[in-house]
Amino acid sequence: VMADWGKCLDFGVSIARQARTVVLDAFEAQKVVSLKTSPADLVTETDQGVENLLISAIKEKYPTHKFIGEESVAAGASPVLTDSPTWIIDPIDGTTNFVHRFPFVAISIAFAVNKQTEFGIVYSCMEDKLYRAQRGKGAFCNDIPLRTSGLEDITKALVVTEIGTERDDLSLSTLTSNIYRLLKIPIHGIRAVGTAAVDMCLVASAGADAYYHVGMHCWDIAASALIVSEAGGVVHDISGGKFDLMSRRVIAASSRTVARGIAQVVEAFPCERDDGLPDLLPLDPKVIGLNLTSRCSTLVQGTYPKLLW
Ligand SMILES: O=P([O-])([O-])O[C@@H]1[C@@H](O)[C@H](O)[C@@H](O)[C@H](O)[C@@H]1O
Ligand SMILES: [Mg+2]
Ligand SMILES: [Mg+2]
Repeated sequence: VMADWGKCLDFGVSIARQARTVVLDAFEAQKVVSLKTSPADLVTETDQGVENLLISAIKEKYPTHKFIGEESVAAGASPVLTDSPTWIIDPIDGTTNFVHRFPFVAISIAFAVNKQTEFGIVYSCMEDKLYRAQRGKGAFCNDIPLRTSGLEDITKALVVTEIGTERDDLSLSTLTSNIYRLLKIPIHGIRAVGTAAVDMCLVASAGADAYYHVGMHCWDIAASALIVSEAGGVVHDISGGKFDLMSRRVIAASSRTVARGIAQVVEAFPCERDDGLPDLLPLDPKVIGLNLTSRCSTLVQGTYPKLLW
């Protein structure tokens, strides 16, 4: 019998609402900004404060539960996902937007058991849009059911992606050539909101038809990946194969056809997995005759052979 984590989800929604008031109060205030992995990877006291608020509230109610929090990991916690009930938290997704008062800032809370996401919550704070999904029970925005566009024709697609915080030549040349190749298909356009969680919720709500990215983290997308799939969308690895939450690569789309069209033109640059394992692409039954050792992104710089369907 599938456990019903509904009450846990309701608790998650209640603390997301509390956290949003903290974000709104801080949005206009002067901020103390620190740097993490690059001059573009920012963090503020509000990121840390919101994460502490969420984790301490959860610990009080569910003392045996585990956590993967963006700022806890930045402070040295290990982001290894076990079978234990685990909350995967991004306290402020879109910190650069928050610092600049660009009004797209989200709180992302996912909950996984046995490495399977049971529910996801994304609160787009300035828009006051609370997206949520429970596995097998649909996706909603402010309690209104969500469906993706279902678009099959990629030449009519509006695609969202992110610029990320990488500033090295390989990442930036891969990222910009991906945008070039997508636009040459052609597609209708490309947008970058500045928060992966909101990007993916736009796919779930048919405001965009696909999202792809290399370099984001599990906490950016754990919640919104479930929201997309519960809204009838598909979530794959950037190569077109099986999605792997810890791989830092994703395509979320209105249909498999659109996902396939994106996978055929975009390439990944090497980035360390969230769980620190060697970056072997997931063994996927659809992977036909590929030399897997040559696909270890941490060992091989550059592009991957395209998956054969
Ligand atoms: O750091 P943060 O604001 O929580 O998350 C952000 C992501 O949502 C965004 O997609 C990515 O481009 C940024 O590099 C950053 O990772
Ligand atoms: Mg984030
Ligand atoms: Mg964040």
